Amino acid sequence: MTSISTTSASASILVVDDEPDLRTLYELTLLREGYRVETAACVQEAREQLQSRRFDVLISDMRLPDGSGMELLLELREQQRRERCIVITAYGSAENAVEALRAGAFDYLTKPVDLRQFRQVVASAVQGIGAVPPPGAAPAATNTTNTGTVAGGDALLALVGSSALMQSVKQRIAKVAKGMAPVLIHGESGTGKELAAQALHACSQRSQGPLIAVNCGAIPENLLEAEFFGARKGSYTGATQDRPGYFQAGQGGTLFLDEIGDLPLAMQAKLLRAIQERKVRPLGSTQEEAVDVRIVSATHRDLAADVQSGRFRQDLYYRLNVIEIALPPLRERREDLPALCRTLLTRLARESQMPEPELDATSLAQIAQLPLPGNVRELENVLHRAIALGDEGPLRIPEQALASAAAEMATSPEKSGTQPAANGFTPPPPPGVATATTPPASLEPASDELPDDLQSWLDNQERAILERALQDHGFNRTATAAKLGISLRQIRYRIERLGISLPGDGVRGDSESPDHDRSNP
Ligand SMILES: Nc1ncnc2c1ncn2[C@@H]1O[C@H](COP(=O)(O)OP(=O)(O)OP(=O)(O)O)[C@@H](O)[C@H]1O
Repeated sequence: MTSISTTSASASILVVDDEPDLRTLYELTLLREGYRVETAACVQEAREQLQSRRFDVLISDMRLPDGSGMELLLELREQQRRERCIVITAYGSAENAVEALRAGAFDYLTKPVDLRQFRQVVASAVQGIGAVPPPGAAPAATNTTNTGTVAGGDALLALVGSSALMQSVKQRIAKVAKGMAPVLIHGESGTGKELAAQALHACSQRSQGPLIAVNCGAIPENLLEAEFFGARKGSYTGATQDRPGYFQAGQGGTLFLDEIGDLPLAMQAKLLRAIQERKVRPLGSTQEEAVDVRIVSATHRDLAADVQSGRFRQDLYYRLNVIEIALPPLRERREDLPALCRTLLTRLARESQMPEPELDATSLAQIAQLPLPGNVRELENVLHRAIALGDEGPLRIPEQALASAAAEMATSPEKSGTQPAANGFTPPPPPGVATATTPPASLEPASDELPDDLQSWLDNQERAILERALQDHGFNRTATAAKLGISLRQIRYRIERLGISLPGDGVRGDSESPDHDRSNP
């Protein structure tokens, strides 16, 4: 930590603004923080300074008499210079701010500039300069003392897969990790969106700060505001003491908003305001608090379509989607299956304290037959069941799972994703596997007789439907709920009410992540 503050204090900064008063104000503020500061009044002067020497940070007003701060930003990017750029935009010009972030600005400030925020943003820009691994870099094999680098490399390695698609995802993560631009991670359920968010945080200069993960779909609507922004004692029934919200808990770190598409419209408006103003007002408080968090969000939904249909605010979408990272489904990267299986098996065996079964050619061939629409999470569940239920010897996939896979392939081969992969990993169809399944007994057409007990008859129907849907979706509750058109909360409630047990219950705990605040100790 000492080395970071030494670097920060001696960082060199070029300030570009045509208003002498503002220029002096910024300069004095920065000098007081211990930085080395140069100033310029226009684009031309800034260019001259940049030609003669290198800086750590460039702070530039967007509108200058002979051009724009954007020009300087683009020139620095073109020349692949190291300066991190902070642009200052006019109040309300969201387009400029988003455009600058997309062009590679580290962060932006809005006029009138709040000096506390100014100091915070600059501190964040100079922090860890040179500490972030370059795109695609392997984890540090040297005994570096920079924990940020090692953690970042490790986090990228945790995202298993060396297919071209995954390599480009990892390169993008390493590239965009630095900076404050909001990132929207998009991908089907179980593709590793949360792991990607963890890697983004670990590779960023905020890695020493907290990573707060929030499942937006799992928080009761009436608690959203208090959970996000905090609450003062007595502000609602049950608030017996002041409570910080996610924004406060994430100070100096990253706020990961999972399932952002599930946020109700009213809360979307409040979130937008918090992001724009970088201030939040806890419930029951008259004071706003400045917050310094980087926003990373994720969704399996088509948010652009939700914007079209009015389910999601366009302005918030625009703010969150400054940088997009798309996680490919497993069916588009089947060549990653062997490596994924090895990593997952090692972890699952360790967690359930069982011997790690060998993965031989037959095991891999069996796994390759599974369509895995629930992606890596489903693969994890399949392997977990196979470990829990298997005998000694190499890993074998239970017959039932193979039969369902064959049935699925028979009905929708185009969706199964079991076409041969580039490395020829996909095996021939399984011998002796039925090509159609019989529906569970409880789903057989009902007889004409009226039930004696309507409630238990309905419960049985509901249980059978849920069990079948869960099975079809690799026991992924999020995907099952989406298929059945109910919310995650509802499916949890129903599973509990009907006493449906999921694979892993009572063996090792649920392989799905808890609902929210996953990184909060
Ligand atoms: N590339 C990967 N390498 C290793 N494990 C992975 C990978 N992708 C996903 N996993 C594992 O699969 C499980 C699901 O991943 P994760 O929770 O990140 O997915 P998700 O896309 O956020 O899912 P959901 O949309 O359902 O929340 C986790 O246990 C995670 O560790």
